[in-house]
Amino acid sequence: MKALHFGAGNIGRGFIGLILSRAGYKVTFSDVNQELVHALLERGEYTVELANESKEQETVTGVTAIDGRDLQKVAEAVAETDLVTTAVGVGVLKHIAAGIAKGLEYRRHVGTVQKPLHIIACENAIGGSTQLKEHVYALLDEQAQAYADQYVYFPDSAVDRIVPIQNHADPLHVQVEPFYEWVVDRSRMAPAFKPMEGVVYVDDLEPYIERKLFTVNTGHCIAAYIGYVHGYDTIQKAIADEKVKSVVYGALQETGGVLVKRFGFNREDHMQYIVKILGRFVNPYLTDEVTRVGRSPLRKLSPNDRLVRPALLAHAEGMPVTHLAMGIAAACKFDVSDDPEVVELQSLIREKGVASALSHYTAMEQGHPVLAEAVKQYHQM
Ligand SMILES: NC(=O)c1ccc[n+]([C@@H]2O[C@H](COP(=O)([O-])OP(=O)(O)OC[C@H]3O[C@@H](n4cnc5c(N)ncnc54)[C@H](O)[C@@H]3O)[C@@H](O)[C@H]2O)c1
Ligand SMILES: O=P(O)(O)OC[C@@H](O)[C@@H](O)[C@H](O)[C@H](O)CO
Repeated sequence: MKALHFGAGNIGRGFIGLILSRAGYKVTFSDVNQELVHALLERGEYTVELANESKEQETVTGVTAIDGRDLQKVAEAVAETDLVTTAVGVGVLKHIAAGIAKGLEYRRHVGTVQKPLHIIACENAIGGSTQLKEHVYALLDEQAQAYADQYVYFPDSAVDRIVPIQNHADPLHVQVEPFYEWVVDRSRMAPAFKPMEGVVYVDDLEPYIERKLFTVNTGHCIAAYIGYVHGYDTIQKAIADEKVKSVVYGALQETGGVLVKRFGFNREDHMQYIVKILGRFVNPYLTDEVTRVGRSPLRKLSPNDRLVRPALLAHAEGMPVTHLAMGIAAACKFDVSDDPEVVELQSLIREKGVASALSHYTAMEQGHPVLAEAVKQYHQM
């Protein structure tokens, strides 16, 4: 069995590639980073190390790579594979769509591959695979779309494993937290799909993706943004400060209220889930930089993402949003120079003011109470 995985980065090697390989897939990584591609091609294996006391290592073998810039090679790999996965960043999905679309054309014309293909985006977003499907379909003509309707499935998924920026001398070595969870929407898969060890299949992904995004990722980015405001460079140092931790905890109570109401979770169980997540953030064997966790603030401030969506849902229910508003405010203080989204956000704040910038990126009216609260918090920070 062959799997083509887009993105040989941290989560690609440290989580998805590992699970695919354990399940018996021969994994081909497609990446635009030539250092990674060459190293994978040359060695055909890499090491995953657990961030815990045991520092247990596992070698992922039998892997290879292709240059993600080579449309022809990507399309051929899509044509030959049994499964496609991605971990490139949700904003990059549009850039990999052309290779997938061309590969689907090849599959359509080669009679031997008239069989189902699953394409699973493993990104931190609601409906990642659905977004990828839209990008791919925009490049297919009517006949190709009809073929894809029959043979190609885009189940959404939720993935959870903290994999920080790696500082190892070996560019392929990847250190990961021990915990992982990969949940896939079974209702959007071929009826006769073969389940894979290490993946949880569910009929309704919404509670899983929202619980993950609005707990792990909401808490994480607020730790990064508030931590940055307090001068910390890692999540571990930030969370060790009670001032930061209390804002993160407060925000997770706010998102928790929404999640419990929306999905009928048991409140006690959800509180335990929050405690478990906070425990993962302080893992002393990991060093996770606030620049990584806070990266792409425009994406994180977008209406459907981890800050604004739960804040709007909470507000609509008459629930408090003070800590989420502090997170939104702190995102506007996050001024690290090498992130293009930070540069854009800071430039709009300088030009038009924080209220106008926030309104632009969050799609909230300037007079919206959540936005007004965030602006108030911004000026107090
Ligand atoms: N790191 C984590 O803790 C974690 C956990 C869960 C989910 N995620 C999600 O996984 C995705 C990847 O995150 P990451 O931390 O691994 O980032 P990363 O930057 O380490 O990896 C992304 C990889 O994609 C590659 N890439 C970029 N453009 C490409 C293209 N056109 N074709 C092929 N490859 C391309 C990059 O070169 C890079 O190697 C993101 O959506 C992230 O939100 C990350
Ligand atoms: O990858 P992002 O930029 O969406 O979010 C940064 C981190 O919060 C994220 O990568 C977490 O480490 C991960 O989602 C844990 O499962």
